[in-house]
Amino acid sequence: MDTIFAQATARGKAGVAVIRISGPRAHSAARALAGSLPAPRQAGLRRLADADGVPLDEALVLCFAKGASFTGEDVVEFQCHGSPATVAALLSALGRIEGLRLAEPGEFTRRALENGVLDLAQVEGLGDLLEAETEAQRRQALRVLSGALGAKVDRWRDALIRAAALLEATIDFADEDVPVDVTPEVTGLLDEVAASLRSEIDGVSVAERIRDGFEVAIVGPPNAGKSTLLNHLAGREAAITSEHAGTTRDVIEVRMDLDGLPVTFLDTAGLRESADEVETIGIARAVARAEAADLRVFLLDDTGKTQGLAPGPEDIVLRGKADLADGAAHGVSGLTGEGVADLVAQISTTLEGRASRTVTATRERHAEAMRRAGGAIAEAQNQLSLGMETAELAAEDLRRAVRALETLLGRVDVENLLDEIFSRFCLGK
Ligand SMILES: Nc1nc2c(c(=O)[nH]1)N(C=O)[C@@H](CNc1ccc(C(=O)N[C@@H](CCC(=O)O)C(=O)O)cc1)CN2
Ligand SMILES: Nc1nc2c(ncn2[C@@H]2O[C@H](COP(=O)(O)OP(=O)(O)OP(=O)(O)O)[C@@H](O)[C@H]2O)c(=O)[nH]1
Ligand SMILES: [Mg+2]
Repeated sequence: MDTIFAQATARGKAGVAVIRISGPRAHSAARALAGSLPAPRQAGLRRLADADGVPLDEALVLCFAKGASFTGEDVVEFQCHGSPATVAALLSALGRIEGLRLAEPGEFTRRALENGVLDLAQVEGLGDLLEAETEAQRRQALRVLSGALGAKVDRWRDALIRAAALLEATIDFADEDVPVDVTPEVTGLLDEVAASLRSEIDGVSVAERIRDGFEVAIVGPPNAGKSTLLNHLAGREAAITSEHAGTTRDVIEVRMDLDGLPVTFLDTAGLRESADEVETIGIARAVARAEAADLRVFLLDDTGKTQGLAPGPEDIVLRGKADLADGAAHGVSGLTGEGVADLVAQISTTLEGRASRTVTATRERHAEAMRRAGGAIAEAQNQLSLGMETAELAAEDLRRAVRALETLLGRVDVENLLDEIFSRFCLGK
């Protein structure tokens, strides 16, 4: 295995930069620059110099031993001065050491996966955590990185394997008197796993929203003040506004952090019957995007008409240009800011309600694997409803369900794992 190195912290101006080395030669390479190494996991201040004795930096050195590091390999970190020249000099000195090369993107994490320090879901969580911009994204990614999905998969797998073992025991005892009827316990285990899978699958779409952002469309008749409201929310002139009805044609998107939730506001063309070909295309786009959005804010003029697009139960319907209205109507003004805080609070409460459930599965890949597992469990349940003659087929379905769940974590050698766990149950002979 190669020994790799790279700058682990952001490039650019920084007080301190971290350079990581991982692989069998990490410690010897670090010794070549630092002279001696501190004990594992203890920081030590060292004068770093290249092979010719030219000073490179005065840095903190941190060593990790194989089996107790982020990658699972021998690791050394230099916490050096953050200037580009210092980092460049250190990287160049490392590059001249025999057997060392610059790491490829993601290579430290890939080694963590290969060495079993992280499972595949944790790697996905780490990727999300490194990209998290809002509080909800950060919390969700950290939960996945902590191995929450792996823990769930372990529980599901144990239940399925216990159910399969009970069925196997029945098969082995087929010619004799079966001591107990295992059907109620097996059915109980399978129902529980199936329900838990369904609940996780339901949560995936919310988790995806938290990762990719909720879409909130601002819709309504022309000239209602939609673009002015968007600009107020964005704090900049994101969309053109004018007194001419039909100003906005394309959908304008502005991404925001709304009380920790990632939200993309969509400003859309005013809805009306139009003879203008380009405006009609814009209106069709407005309708399509508004229908696909997670939430719609209807901004109405004094006619109060929603112009063909019907608000859903959670959608927000408001009078625009509230500063001109008589004050009785529930309204908002992008010009004066009146009612904007209430609107933002209402949007974030609505989305918060959807985002509040604690999910552990966060991607379509996870949903797909769980659906396959759920399908296999349903087939097993179906076999069992036909009686114990088909117990062997049901047990095979359950093994298929376990294999589907294992793909969540990227475990490959599933057969061996099953053998190991089956032998622990010691049922039957
Ligand atoms: N300086 C530094 N800070 C960092 C990292 C790093 O690599 N270096 N991390 C990098 O992402 C994160 C911390 N993550 C880490 C995860 C696991 C291990 C580790 O040594 N794991 C071993 C031993 C576990 C233990 O001692 O409890 C293991 O899992 O076997 C280290 C850092 C954030 N901060
Ligand atoms: N008094 C008042 N005028 C507003 C308000 N919001 C917008 N306006 C004005 O109303 C006109 C239309 O505003 P826009 O924001 O462009 O309206 P729109 O809903 O985006 O219109 P379309 O893009 O044509 O659908 C502009 O002249 C704005 O300055 C408001 O809250 N109060
Ligand atoms: Mg507009």
